[in-house]
Amino acid sequence: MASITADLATTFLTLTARHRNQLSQLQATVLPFLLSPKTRPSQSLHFTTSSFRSRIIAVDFARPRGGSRRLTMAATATTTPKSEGSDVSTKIPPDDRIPATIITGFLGSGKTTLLNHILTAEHGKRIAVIENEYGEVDIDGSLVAAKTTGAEDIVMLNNGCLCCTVRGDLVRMISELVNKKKGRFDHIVIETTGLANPAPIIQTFYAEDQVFNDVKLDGVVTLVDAKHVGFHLDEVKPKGVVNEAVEQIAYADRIIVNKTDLVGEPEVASLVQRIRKINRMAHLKRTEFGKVDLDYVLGVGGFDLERIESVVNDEGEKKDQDHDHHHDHDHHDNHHHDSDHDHKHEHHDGHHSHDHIHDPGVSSVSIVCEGSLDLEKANIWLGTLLLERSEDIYRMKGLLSVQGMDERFVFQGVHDIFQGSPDRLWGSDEARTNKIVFIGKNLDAQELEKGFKACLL
Ligand SMILES: Nc1nc2c(ncn2[C@@H]2O[C@H](COP(=O)(O)OP(=O)(O)OP(=O)(O)O)[C@@H](O)[C@H]2O)c(=O)[nH]1
Repeated sequence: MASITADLATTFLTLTARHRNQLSQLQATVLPFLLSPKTRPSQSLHFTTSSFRSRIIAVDFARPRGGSRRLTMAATATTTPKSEGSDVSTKIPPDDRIPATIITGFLGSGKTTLLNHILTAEHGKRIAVIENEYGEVDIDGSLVAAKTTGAEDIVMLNNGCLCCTVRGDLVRMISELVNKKKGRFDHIVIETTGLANPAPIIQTFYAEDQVFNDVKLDGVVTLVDAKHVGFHLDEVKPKGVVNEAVEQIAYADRIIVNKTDLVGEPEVASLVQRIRKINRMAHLKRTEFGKVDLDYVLGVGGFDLERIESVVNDEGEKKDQDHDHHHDHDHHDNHHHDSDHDHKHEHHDGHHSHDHIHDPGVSSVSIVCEGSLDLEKANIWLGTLLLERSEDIYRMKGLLSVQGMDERFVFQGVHDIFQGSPDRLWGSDEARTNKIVFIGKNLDAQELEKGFKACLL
């Protein structure tokens, strides 16, 4: 357990290795990992715990082909611990891998409709499509637009559900696309079957080097059928069986409440409230026939560390409105702007937490708290959380103030995948406010907040 915690701690520690006062204790933990022959400097760094189930993959944010930032930083720390500049290391390098978007949503929610909309819209992007349908599918029939607009490539995964049986196929397909057609498309869109739980698909982008090196996950877009989703959300599954409708909402970066023409405003409003309880991070729009602006679904950077701030600042909602203001010109008001502010935050002296305490289902919890974290305590807290609760923590994003660290530390995670990096320097007058959002199962807001606060100095 101790050594596992040390592994986990490296996700933080390596990034703070430049800090002199912690340096001596860090080197012992960090350097053996970084400098071991197993380290692949040109790729992600994988820290593996003893069992496969709890595999922790700490992904270096550096461009996969651009050398390892982690390694550079640690190496620098050993030689010039006193003369660190914050120039190079505070900049998150550009990531020029091909972005991929996952479109998910229950059967009939409008995924293909959205895909057709994407393929026919003017956006100048060349899109490769991976379709995953269950059973026999008439691709020409369902993807009419693809024919007419000449989507760069359409490949079908039709021998099973993406989340359980064909992950290997997905990896092969993406690799093949990249190997054979690189330079001929700018974006990959993957339409999943209505029954797919998105988690294993998301994990594929991190766990498989073949994919990770060339393709980055841009976002998960979830279509919600305004008329029928309630029924699916209510469905009680046997123990251990996931409710896909809930899962699809929980993992989303963008939620599209579709088919609003089929229900009245009160139903939509209450559905939106329900969705918000599950996922406060995602932006949400209401629409008919999947008609959203393309930049709402493509190029969202849902897993990018440099975009974390916008999410943790307002958990998506303010941005929703901004987005509407700036981009909603070309389609008429057949969708209402999402102005729901159903979740009330309580602010007291820079602290806030949400009113619900312990939700056995899937819910969102956010922590906002001023102060600086003790590095070691924070490592142990986060490490232990990842180790013990990664199965329940679907997604998390955070921005932290760590004692002795001049930069803000940003991170994001999906189950046991954790990415973190310092980003820009804290401003001299800036309040050092930590912000974390968790989405997961069985989350206890009070316990999470207590654990977090115990790490504050
Ligand atoms: N009334 C209405 N019908 C819609 C809307 N969006 C899509 N549809 C229709 O709903 C049906 C299902 O849409 P699809 O786009 O095929 O849904 P899907 O999620 O791809 O379905 P599966 O592939 O079966 O999971 C089609 O007949 C669409 O034309 C909408 O906003 N309002």
